[in-house]
Amino acid sequence: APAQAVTEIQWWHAMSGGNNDIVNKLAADFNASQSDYKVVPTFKGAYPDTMNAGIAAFRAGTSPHILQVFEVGTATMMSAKGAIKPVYQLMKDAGEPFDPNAYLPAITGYYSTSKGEMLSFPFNSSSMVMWVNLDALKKADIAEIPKTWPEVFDSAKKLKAAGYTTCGFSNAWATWANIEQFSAWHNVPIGSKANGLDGFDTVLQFNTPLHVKHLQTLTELVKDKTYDYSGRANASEARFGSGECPLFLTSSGYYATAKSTAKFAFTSAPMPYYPEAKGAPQNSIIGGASLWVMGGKKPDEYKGVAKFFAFLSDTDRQAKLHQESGYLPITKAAYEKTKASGFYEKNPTLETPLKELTNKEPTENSRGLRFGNMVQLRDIWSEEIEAALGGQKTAQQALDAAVTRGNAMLRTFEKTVK
Ligand SMILES: O=P(O)(O)OC[C@H](O)CO
Repeated sequence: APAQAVTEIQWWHAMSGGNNDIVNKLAADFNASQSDYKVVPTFKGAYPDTMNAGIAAFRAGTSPHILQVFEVGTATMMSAKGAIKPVYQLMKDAGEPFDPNAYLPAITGYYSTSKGEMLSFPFNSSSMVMWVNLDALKKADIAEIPKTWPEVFDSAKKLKAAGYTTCGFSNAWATWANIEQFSAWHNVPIGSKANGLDGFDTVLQFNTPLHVKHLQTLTELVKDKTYDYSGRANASEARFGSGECPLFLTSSGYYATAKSTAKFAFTSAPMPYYPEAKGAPQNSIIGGASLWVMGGKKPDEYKGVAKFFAFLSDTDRQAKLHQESGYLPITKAAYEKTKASGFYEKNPTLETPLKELTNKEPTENSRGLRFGNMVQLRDIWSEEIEAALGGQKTAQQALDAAVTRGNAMLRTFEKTVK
């Protein structure tokens, strides 16, 4: 009998560096594990580019089956009725085993409706950590990894004096670091209604004295490069791996690239905090991305997608993915298995984001966030941060403008979903 045709599943993603290799390997392993479906991964550029490409393709009727969308695109995808096939529905239709309780609640909460229906598949969740060049600390005679922001500023000055002249400390993801994670970690709101999780009629509030103080300090430290700016996304993460910036806040998922590029001893530490902020550190929130299934595909293709998601959820595969990439274990079983194996004693670097996420019981300020038009909001917020760092505005003026301009954008989004 003639061999049955293989059904292709297109997967558009935004993973570069070490994580690109991991994505290609996952697809290859799935393809080798069965002969009915072939997952074809395609790198579509950074997160915002991949998301835009997916939306444009949907409008043109040429969308992929699976689209990787960063966490800040969640509200936009959720409200794109018809463009997406909810994951809980997909798994049910395909008859694939699927238990939403198997996944870590801090992650699924992000991608589920208030009724607990999981809309997208949590693939690569991260949190933000501070990457630390241990050789550099030694060189600058710094005995302990700095824990608070004042300690970071102090260490960065010593590092600069020890030869790290162009960058004492830095961060990727300008707003993720200085607004989103900063707020959760200090238990102050980004916006009302639990940062939008409880309703799209949320109002931004991140121009508090603590936020202003932090940005104001950065505007002073940037002048002599004790702090140096590294852009809106993560293209400059390599500044840590190259040895240029010895203290660098970015995703835990930077691990896969760090371990293949850094020629020095390094580790990750929790994000710094201001000791005077009551209750800090609180808990961090997740970042990274999830896999959205696009609407309008054939039943057989959906069956293949569901099989691929079941494949991805396998405990051993999840544990390995976590241990190699630095992204979080998505399932409880994968986390337990990694812990029980003694992995974290040997690799404390990989447990930092999990410790941050579970540091305290989340509050209204630290459950997560869901703002419409968030991709555009981030651009506005980054623009204002850049204006402050460039000396065109005071920190207060910049954050006031970020809030006002952002609120206007939120009201526009509210109208489109009503
Ligand atoms: O580098 P990632 O994949 O952990 O993503 C970081 C941010 O959450 C992106 O919005």
